[in-house]
Amino acid sequence: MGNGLPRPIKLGRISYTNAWPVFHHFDPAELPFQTELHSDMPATLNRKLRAGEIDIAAISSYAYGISSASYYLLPNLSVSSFGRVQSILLFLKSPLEKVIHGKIALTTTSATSVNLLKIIMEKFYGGKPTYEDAEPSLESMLENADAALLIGDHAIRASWLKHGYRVLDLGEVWNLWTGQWMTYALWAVHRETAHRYPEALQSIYNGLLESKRKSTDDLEPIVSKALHQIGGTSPYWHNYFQHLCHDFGAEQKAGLQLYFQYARELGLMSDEVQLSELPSLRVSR
Ligand SMILES: C=C(O[C@@H]1C=C(C(=O)O)C=C[C@H]1O)C(=O)O
Repeated sequence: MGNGLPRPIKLGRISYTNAWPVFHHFDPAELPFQTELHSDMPATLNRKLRAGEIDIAAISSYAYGISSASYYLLPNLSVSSFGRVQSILLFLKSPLEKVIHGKIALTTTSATSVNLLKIIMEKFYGGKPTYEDAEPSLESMLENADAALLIGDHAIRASWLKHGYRVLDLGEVWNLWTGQWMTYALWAVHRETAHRYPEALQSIYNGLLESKRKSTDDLEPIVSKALHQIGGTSPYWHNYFQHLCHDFGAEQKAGLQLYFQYARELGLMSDEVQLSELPSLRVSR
């Protein structure tokens, strides 16, 4: 095995475009330690990290929050927005007044956004809808629900359809009600892996930060990949990536702690969350 590791480090990559800036220029083959990439939807990565099937991953910030004692965060990495995010969307078939007491279909790919939606519906709008998990397909979700929540590229593709539904952007609603940032995803590593393989983690971390830096300096490579793989227009993707933030500083942490507080108040999670960053890491930004 490469450079003395008894086994490869397994790294989970969110397959949605929102995480591309941190992964696009990251090539495991260039690392001195053997690293396997596992691409999946956020909810699957949440489960695999929880089960120890992978060591480190970009996961839903909600999934981090309910298991934070087992994980460390990789500093200054997240998927966040201040206001509109454009890929966490509630499509309304019925008027909002009916939706807040009606039935909402929830994509099975998410954890942060389904709980963000509950905060918005129950805490901000004073509603009490029922929720039903569903595969992420707009038309089938709306066959027997008043509204449908989609995230990531499923939401982006659906937003391009001539569907005629009113659409709420949950990043925008959160920001209007709280004035805060919202953080949807974080990079987490099992504490045990971090203690056992510090050098390997340092090199993975450096690679992820380097990818983020390259993407921030020049959006063109990820914009043209998105055009090829998903469609849309170059201005659309420039605008999309420019509105996402992949840092995790004091402002993003404050927004996320407020989200965790509201989630606790609604009984969606039980414990306070310590945002514990990997202690041994040398952070070069
Ligand atoms: C911005 C997004 O952030 C995401 C939302 C997640 C969630 O709701 O659990 C998890 C990871 C991110 O992919 C998005 O999906 O559009």
